[in-house]
Amino acid sequence: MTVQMRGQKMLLGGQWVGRDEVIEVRDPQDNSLIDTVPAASKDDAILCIEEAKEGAKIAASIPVHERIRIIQSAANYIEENKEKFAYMISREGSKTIREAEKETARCIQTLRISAEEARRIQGETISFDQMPGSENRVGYYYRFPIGIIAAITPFNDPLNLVAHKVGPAIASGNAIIVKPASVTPLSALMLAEAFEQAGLPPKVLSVITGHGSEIGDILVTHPAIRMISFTGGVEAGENIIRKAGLKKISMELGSNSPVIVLDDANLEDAVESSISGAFWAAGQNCLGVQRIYVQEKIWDDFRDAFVTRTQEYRVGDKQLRETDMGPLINEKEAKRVEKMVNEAVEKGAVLLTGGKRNGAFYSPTVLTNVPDECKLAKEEIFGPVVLLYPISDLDEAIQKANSVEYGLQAGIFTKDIDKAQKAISQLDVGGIMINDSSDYRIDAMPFGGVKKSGLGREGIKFAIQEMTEPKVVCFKLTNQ
Ligand SMILES: NC(=O)c1ccc[n+]([C@@H]2O[C@H](COP(=O)([O-])OP(=O)(O)OC[C@H]3O[C@@H](n4cnc5c(N)ncnc54)[C@H](O)[C@@H]3O)[C@@H](O)[C@H]2O)c1
Ligand SMILES: O=C[C@H](O)CS(=O)(=O)O
Repeated sequence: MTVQMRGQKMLLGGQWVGRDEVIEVRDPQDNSLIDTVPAASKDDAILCIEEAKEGAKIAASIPVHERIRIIQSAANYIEENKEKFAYMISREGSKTIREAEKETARCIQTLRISAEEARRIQGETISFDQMPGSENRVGYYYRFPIGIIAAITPFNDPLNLVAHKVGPAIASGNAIIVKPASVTPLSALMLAEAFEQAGLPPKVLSVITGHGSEIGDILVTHPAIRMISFTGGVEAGENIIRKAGLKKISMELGSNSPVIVLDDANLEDAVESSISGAFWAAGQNCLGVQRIYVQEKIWDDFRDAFVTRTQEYRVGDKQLRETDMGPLINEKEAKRVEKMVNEAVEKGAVLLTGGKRNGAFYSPTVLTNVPDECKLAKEEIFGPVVLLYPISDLDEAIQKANSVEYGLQAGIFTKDIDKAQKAISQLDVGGIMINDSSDYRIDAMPFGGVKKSGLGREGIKFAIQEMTEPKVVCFKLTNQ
């Protein structure tokens, strides 16, 4: 079965429907039109939720073995059509074709793990007789699905980050309504097609396309929505939380990730890992390396090697296999990054390489001497820009790494296990990678941050915990 390059229709209440008003999906590289998707109305969103009420009952009634089969079948479908899925990720988003192929492989992995975790949603027996007077009681708790989940997803990983919500939702017997980023909806629609081909009953999964805050507001505020699973920027996340009311919330937000390189580090590893972590997806990566703190003894060697490797990074046509980095998601975002860099240079930052924009393309850029008060230093850049800082020791590095309002993941390069342990205990983040950059993740691990980087954890098993609730069952035995 060959996948359609789904567009022009969205999946509402088990039906693929079009609308007269559409949103154009364009390739950020050349602004060419890829397809259009319906611009859902508020009434569409309300209808979708109404249909999802039935979908929730259907989802909960699907036996676990059938959930496993459906999810595995969807993964197989994506694997059989992986070239088309990778092409769409690359076409509608910023990723090169090689980056898109890796995201497609991760999506398949995310779904396969989801299928496995479907069989592990367990409860426990409870020893009620630990309480005097309850000697005649036995029981347990089990986990049940919460109902309808609204999943609002970002542009930068248009397939795998949708799978990180859809896979766990279906595995745990929930209905889910996905509202993908309006600039990259096509990969999400293709994922829905994979589940349709896999035999997922109608109304369990919907994908509604439209303008973010307009449709999002309906999903966020409707009382039938029992959980909001949001991945995106802090501003939108805070807006959602203000409006959501009494609902379960999962927030995977932004970051400004630090890497520490101590003088006993493997320099080549530290450079290569940080280069990849900095410029993957043109820096539009929540785990992207943004700040690198380098111990003074190796500062010159690291800085020179890092700048050299940055200058070797090939920027160009996303569809060419030799390309290392494509454009940002649009020219507006490239101009935003350019403005942040120029502000820092005006305040005394030293531009070591890069700093050039061509439409939506922004060259891989490295600066040092960036003043702490600059947006470049404090905020999430979400672009191909890295700040280098010399530090005297680990204490200084930890203090500076913790000095921003984000805390998703960090990396440290050192052979000293005591120093690694100190970083583990003192860095205020959701994950720390020893001898890797901040940009390391497997889809099974708990994923999320502290401070303004988010609330809760994804990573399939952890998402399933958020998407289910425990129910206690207690039997009072009367003939004891
Ligand atoms: N922590 C993570 O796992 C993770 C992963 C990827 C991206 N991100 C973050 O996402 C951001 C980049 O993605 P983006 O530009 O698509 O983010 P965004 O916040 O602009 O949009 C994310 C999603 O929210 C929708 N949205 C926007 N405003 C909304 C509102 N008021 N109500 C409801 N929905 C709304 C958008 O349409 C989109 O679908 C970065 O900050 C990045 O760090 C985080
Ligand atoms: O952009 C943030 C992503 O969640 C990181 S990853 O692509 O899942 O590793």
